[in-house]
Amino acid sequence: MSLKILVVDDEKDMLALLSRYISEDTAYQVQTENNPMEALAVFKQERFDLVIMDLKMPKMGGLDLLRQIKKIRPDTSAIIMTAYATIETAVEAIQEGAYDYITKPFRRERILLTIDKALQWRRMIFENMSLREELVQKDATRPLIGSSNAIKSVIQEIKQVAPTTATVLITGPSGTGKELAARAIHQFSLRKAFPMITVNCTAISENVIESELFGHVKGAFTGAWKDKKGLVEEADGSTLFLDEIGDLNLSMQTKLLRLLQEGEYKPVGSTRTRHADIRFVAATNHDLETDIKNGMFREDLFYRLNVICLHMPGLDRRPEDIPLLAQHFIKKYALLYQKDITQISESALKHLKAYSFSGNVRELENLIERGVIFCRTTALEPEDIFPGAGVPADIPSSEMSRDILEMPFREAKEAALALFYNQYIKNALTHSSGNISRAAEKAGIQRQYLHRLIKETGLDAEGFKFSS
Ligand SMILES: Nc1ncnc2c1ncn2[C@@H]1O[C@H](COP(=O)(O)OP(=O)(O)OP(=O)(O)O)[C@@H](O)[C@H]1O
Repeated sequence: MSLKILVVDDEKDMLALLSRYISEDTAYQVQTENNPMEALAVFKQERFDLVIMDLKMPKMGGLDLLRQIKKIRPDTSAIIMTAYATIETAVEAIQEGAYDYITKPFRRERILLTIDKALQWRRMIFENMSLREELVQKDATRPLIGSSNAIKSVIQEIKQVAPTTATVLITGPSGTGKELAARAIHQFSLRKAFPMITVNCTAISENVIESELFGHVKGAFTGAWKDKKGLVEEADGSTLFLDEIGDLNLSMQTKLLRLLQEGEYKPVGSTRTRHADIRFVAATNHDLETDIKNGMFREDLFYRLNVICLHMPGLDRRPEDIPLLAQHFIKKYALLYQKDITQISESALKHLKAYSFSGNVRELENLIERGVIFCRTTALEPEDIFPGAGVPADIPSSEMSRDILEMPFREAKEAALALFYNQYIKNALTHSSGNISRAAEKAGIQRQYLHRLIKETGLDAEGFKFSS
């Protein structure tokens, strides 16, 4: 089936010209529209692979049209045409999701080349998306990687406890695989036919967590215009994974205790008690016993959760797992980024083993992903893994690495951003001694946003506690 292109411009001559170029020189199907509103209506009805649009049009400008199109089908490729070659326009168009922009007047070969590239990009996005889905699926069922005695005994314990209905509390520093362990417990359990429901207790704000968990009835509060099912109801018959349980406030802890003890809960605004048959798995990187002493965590809830405790050790306790994990992530990201990388050099491994991973396996995974993006050969070298600032990569570089500057634009942007996040956050946490609220205030961003960034970067704020 040939690919379809929609061209939108208020100048009819331009439409005729582009239509002629495309139909004479390519096998793509082309359709034209001189009214952006009508173009949008057509786009809603039909699937197009690429939309080429003029920037300045009456009724609706090209950037607005682009935004609407990306909202409807984000994987559509787009090219903006403009008579004004300003860098701001180009940046804005690219930020809104356009593949490229082209200035009028353009040569026939130039526009045809841009069209080909935009369509190739779309195909690549498509392939990457299905690859990503495949990888996510595999991640969900894949056992924990590692050959150390520590990880072997965790796997053994998981296999033993999984088929029971016992509540499991998974402890350990950030990025050690607690969520992966929870998935494995569910996967080896008798409930695996149903999806495991995950609640991230940090990510949900305090005022919505109750209704997220227990649901609400119509009229319970302003905006509750119909009944809403909570995650507890969705987890009925399956496993409920309470991630970062140490972040739950005391009043929610009390409600959760009731659910754990009696299997009972009440949706917000309801007087009727409901029942749910749930297997609970919880995880935390807090020291809950200290939290109990400080009055931050209910002791009775702790004992309810801690029927079976699985501890995920930090990477510093099992450095012998680093080579196997590194190899595993190389395979994963080489496949994702379609690169022919199969190995890691002895020297790179030596540096990794000597590196202090405050973010544990997640940080190792991020470093390898970055390495795969940078690598130009078939084996990862230390400079690929720690680009920009030499090895190890803790010293901020004042100049952007040559490697980045020589990459294709999109890869370079991704690599530079990853480097920026990592170094900015490390610096902020070092100065705040690991205090996230203070670091966020100084950076002028919300605490929750910084928390998310820290997690995505694979760092662990705890590791910065005594750093300054
Ligand atoms: N043993 C392992 N084998 C393979 N991948 C792992 C392993 N441990 C962790 N990972 C990977 O590291 C990343 C972090 O793991 P996960 O989210 O399970 O950690 P966590 O302990 O729950 O972190 P946090 O406390 O920050 O929520 C994930 O991408 C996961 O797939």
